[in-house]
Amino acid sequence: MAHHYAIVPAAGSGSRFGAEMPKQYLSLAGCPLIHHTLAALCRCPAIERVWVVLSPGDRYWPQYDWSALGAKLETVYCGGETRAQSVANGLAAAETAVADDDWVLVHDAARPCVSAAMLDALCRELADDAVGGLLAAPVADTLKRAGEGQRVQATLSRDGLWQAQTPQMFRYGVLRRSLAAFPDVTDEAGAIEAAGYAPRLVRADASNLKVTFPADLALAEMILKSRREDIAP
Ligand SMILES: Nc1ccn([C@@H]2O[C@H](COP(=O)(O)OP(=O)(O)OP(=O)(O)O)[C@@H](O)[C@H]2O)c(=O)n1
Ligand SMILES: C[C@](O)(CO)[C@H](O)COP(=O)(O)O
Repeated sequence: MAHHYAIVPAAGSGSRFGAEMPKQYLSLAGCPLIHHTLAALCRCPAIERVWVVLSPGDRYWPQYDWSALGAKLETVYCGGETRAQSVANGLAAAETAVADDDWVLVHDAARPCVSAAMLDALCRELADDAVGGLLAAPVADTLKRAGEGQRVQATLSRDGLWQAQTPQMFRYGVLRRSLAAFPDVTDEAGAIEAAGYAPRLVRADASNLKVTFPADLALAEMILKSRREDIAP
């Protein structure tokens, strides 16, 4: 029976958010944003261990008590210059515990609102999949390409377009080899695609947002409070 493990890239600086600290440590519904993210993964019965990948110079992590998250959590200070490098380094840190055919769920620290139902759907729908896949949501708005002076240059068809989210779930060995071969990707699925595979899109929704800009934090708080069970202990 294949096991499930999680890797959480959490070594970013949050430059687009523009806060005085990395956005993963900003207060959200009474505790650091990343606490909610890690709590959702640690609460998932299918996930056996969670590696959080921090920047080697992260001075914020030691300031908090993470004990409520339990024994599944492993902390590694091996974040890289890019998200892909952080993920690759996290996979390397987990190599003695994870077998080639085990499933790895890579989830952004900046997505605190992932629900138990979404995690269950991802693991269930991909359980027997030959490739793996990712949570995603169909594009709902009309898309415009900006030109000079932030003027509309073109309207793009949204037919068949989905917004990629995380977790992205692939077999450990294939994922490590694909990221090593194709490191210049913005998500794990991109490396898997470059290796010639077609990941499956598992439908989620906009509530699994990535906190990127300041306005996203209030949205995340509203989402968590509307669900109650996802508010970390
Ligand atoms: N070198 C990096 C860059 C990003 N991340 C992580 O990847 C996730 C998604 O990236 P993003 O939302 O872009 O976070 P930041 O890189 O921090 O934001 P920005 O691009 O605005 O600087 C975040 O949880 C972030 O911590 C990482 O582990 N290592
Ligand atoms: C992985 C991801 O969240 C899928 O949408 C996205 O690619 C992360 O991008 P970022 O620029 O690192 O936030």
